[in-house]
Amino acid sequence: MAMPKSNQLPRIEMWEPISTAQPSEMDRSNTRELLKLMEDVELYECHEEAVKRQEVLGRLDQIVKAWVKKVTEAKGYNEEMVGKANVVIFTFGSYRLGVNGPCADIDTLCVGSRHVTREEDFFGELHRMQAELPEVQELHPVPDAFVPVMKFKFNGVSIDLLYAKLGLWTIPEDLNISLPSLLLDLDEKSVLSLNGSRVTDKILHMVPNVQNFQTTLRCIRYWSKQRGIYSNVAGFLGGINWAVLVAWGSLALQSWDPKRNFRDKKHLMPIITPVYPCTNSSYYVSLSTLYIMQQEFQRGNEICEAMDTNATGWNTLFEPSHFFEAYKNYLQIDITAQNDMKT
Ligand SMILES: Nc1ncnc2c1ncn2[C@@H]1O[C@H](COP(=O)(O)OP(=O)(O)OP(=O)(O)O)[C@@H](O)[C@H]1O
Ligand SMILES: [Mg+2]
Repeated sequence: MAMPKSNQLPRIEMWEPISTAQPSEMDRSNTRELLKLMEDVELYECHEEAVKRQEVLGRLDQIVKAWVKKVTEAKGYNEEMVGKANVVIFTFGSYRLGVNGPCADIDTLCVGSRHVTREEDFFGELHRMQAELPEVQELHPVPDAFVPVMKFKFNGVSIDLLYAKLGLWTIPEDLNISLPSLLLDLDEKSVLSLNGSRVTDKILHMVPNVQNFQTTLRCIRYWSKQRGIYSNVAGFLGGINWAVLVAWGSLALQSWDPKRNFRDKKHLMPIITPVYPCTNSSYYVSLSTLYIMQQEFQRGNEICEAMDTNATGWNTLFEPSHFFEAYKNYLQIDITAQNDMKT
């Protein structure tokens, strides 16, 4: 496969907006058509599904709160401590960003106090409690993952549950996980587990218009799935990468440092997460997946530019890629299931 030389592609400096002009009537009409198409292809979950997810989260919250009381009591703490023992559930990922489709998983984080451990209590007692619940199916603990996770379905809704153990003795219900001081003296896995929620909150906090951000991200996610370039594990870009790129791209380069770190220098398409510790979220991108994505960006750009001058419709942009279809058939897998996999 012939690779383009880097100087063959036009470079755009992203520190300033490309344009601050108001939308034209043509832009407004294109936006209306795009929103209609996004509804037609069912990118939005219906009201019943949204309510069901909220109920599942409410039930999960009750379960983990019962769990923390149980383990606190079992460890011999006094009544007052058992009474105060608490954990809080946060959501992150596409659900928290408000861009999840009808069948997407819910990424959740359970934050607990210093006496509640990941190994014994989370992957031990909570796992046992979950295994006995009739609402819980397909329970898979993955304690050895880079970010340890308990995967399960709760009344049919896929949940990824992480655990972070803070240095606090009690966890307030209104805990602010964005505070940098919370990271003091935490174990590495807790820092990694907190990172997803902190990143998601930061993105939502920093985008100037959340609704426009959500619509754009939903559209980009649909386009990249249709064109076969949505997958972190396959070396393309996944949910977090597209979210950072749509939000503001190349800000926040503090921690990732190609000058000081040899490994950082080798990254081909660094997309840096916005909270400390900043990491490159797209380390799987290879020369060949980068090339395929550059072709897709160019194709998308040409179609969007043509829409200003002739009747090319959104359907052309979202046409499924032949490469993607062939790839799917070859592997004989449901690619949407693969997209849900964690890195
Ligand atoms: N490579 C990564 N680097 C940093 N954070 C990551 C990475 N992969 C996942 N995360 C964190 O985990 C969250 C959930 O990841 P996930 O792959 O489920 O993406 P998502 O945005 O929820 O999209 P999807 O709808 O496909 O599940 C991300 O929003 C991000 O905060
Ligand atoms: Mg997710």
